[in-house]
Amino acid sequence: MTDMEEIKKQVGQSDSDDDEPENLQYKVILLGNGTVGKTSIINRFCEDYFAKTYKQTIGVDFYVKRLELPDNIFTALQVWDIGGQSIFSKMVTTYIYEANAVIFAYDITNHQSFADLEDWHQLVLKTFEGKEPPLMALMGNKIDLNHMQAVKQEEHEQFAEENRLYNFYVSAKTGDQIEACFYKIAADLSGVKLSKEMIESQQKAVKPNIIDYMNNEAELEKAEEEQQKKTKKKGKKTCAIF
Ligand SMILES: Nc1nc2c(ncn2[C@@H]2O[C@H](COP(=O)(O)OP(=O)(O)OP(=O)(O)O)[C@@H](O)[C@H]2O)c(=O)[nH]1
Repeated sequence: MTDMEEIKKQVGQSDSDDDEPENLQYKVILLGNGTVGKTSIINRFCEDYFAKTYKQTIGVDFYVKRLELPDNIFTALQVWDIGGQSIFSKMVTTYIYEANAVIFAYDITNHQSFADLEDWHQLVLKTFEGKEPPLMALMGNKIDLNHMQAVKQEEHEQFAEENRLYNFYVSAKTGDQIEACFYKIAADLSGVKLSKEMIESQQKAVKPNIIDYMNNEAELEKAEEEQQKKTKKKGKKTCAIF
């Protein structure tokens, strides 16, 4: 079995899946340096969970989240959490291969993590050389720490514009904008046009969190602890929520 066949088996996807009802299934990968928050972004999106303690991702982890888009369109995002150290591994191009969307994540408080996205971006372009490139997005994480922001908004926007990337700011800690970003990516991949109201409702759903956090950190931490107690799926590699 080749590396790619082995990975497809692990995520429950095979080449003969095309006729299955879940044919709107897309592979979305997160790339970026270690500690920028890739695992945290995915945990927040898939399980509404945030861990303060850092556990390095070795190699790759897989998650699945199902989303309902307008017009009764259901889509499954297969989200690949690729460890930051993978840039030094031969396997990294195998992980990138066949991605439908790539999210380049950095930590807004760490300028090096932003500068190194140039290398991650080049790696993706090289992997897709001569092929249709995937949808690509830039994601600045940890906006709850915006008082420590080390990357200017102009730099962020310029990088996104030059490389034709969607650009997002998120916080895995508060959940701000996480759902809205993945929803936008899923809609684009599925060819679904989102109305202004749909986009706004996604954003409104998370905004109060960040306001509470900025004004009352203790309260947010209490709410998070309660949420984490409720989350029984800690450590689980996949989730499926409709
Ligand atoms: N304040 C804050 N901390 C965050 C946020 N996202 C992640 N962190 C913290 O940053 C650290 C690293 O997060 P991870 O999600 O493990 O980072 P990663 O990019 O997956 O790291 P690798 O596995 O090494 O590739 C953890 O201690 C998280 O709690 C955020 O939005 N805000």
